[in-house]
Amino acid sequence: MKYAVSEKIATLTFDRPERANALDIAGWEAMRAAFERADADEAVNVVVLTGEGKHFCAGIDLSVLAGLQETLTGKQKEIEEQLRDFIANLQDCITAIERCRKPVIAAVYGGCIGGGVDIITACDLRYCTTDAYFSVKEVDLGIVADLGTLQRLPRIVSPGIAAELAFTARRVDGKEAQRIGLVNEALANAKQLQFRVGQTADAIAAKPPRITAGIKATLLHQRNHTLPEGLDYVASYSAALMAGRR
Ligand SMILES: C/C=C/C(=O)SCCNC(=O)CCNC(=O)[C@H](O)C(C)(C)COP(=O)(O)OP(=O)(O)OC[C@H]1O[C@@H](n2cnc3c(N)ncnc32)[C@H](O)[C@@H]1OP(=O)(O)O
Repeated sequence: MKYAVSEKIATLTFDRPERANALDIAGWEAMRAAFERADADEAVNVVVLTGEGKHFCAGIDLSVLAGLQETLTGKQKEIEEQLRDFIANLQDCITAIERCRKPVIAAVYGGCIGGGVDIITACDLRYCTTDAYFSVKEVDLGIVADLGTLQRLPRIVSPGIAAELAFTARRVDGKEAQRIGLVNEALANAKQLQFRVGQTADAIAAKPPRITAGIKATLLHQRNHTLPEGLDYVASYSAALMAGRR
């Protein structure tokens, strides 16, 4: 994964275009490390996530799934535990995007498939080209999507649409992605996508990072809490900010 910083914007780029940016284990862990680095990097106020080549991300490297059986040892219960650890580790690589206190913008072109959708649903903002396409592909591989799409997608698009996409693996193009709210905007081509994402990143990068971190934390907090709990959380957060403790 490439990491570059300019004008307070970190650009994280999947760099395996010859495999459509499919992620092997090293790729997943490199993504987590890159978000941890951006979180700690004082020169960074906002992160853009994108990819090299034709596709944004073709999900998990299929050779990882094919080779998984060989890495498992022991009785059924032990195998189950190893599989659970394997899944939890990949989930954590994605949750690193939410742990990163800087707002994260996904810039999607070409295919965004399976694990690629898990990844973009953990980002704060999403933009794409009109010819981009998205597929919650796991059902076709005989697996329940288990890296976060089933939890995060229904909070971005409607629960009914999320269910349809997960049950059918149907491809959604950029225009539809905009219509259903999966992305903020679908742009006509890569150049316009880059321009629009740059504009948004610049606008966010110019804001005080303590405040954008507070907005991100509060938005993420409200997902799992009631309205009164959310108000309570933001009152404490805001008070700490105003008192100079954060
Ligand atoms: C827990 C998570 C689960 C998941 O993530 S489930 C989803 C898993 N991913 C997939 O099922 C996607 C499989 N790939 C495809 O459907 C297609 O590819 C694309 C639509 C992404 C791109 O199609 P095109 O533009 O025609 O390119 P190309 O020639 O098929 O791919 C370029 C090279 O990339 C390799 N590749 C693509 N996806 C993966 C992958 N997921 N794992 C490993 N390799 C992949 C291909 O094989 C090929 O390589 P070569 O030129 O040597 O044949």
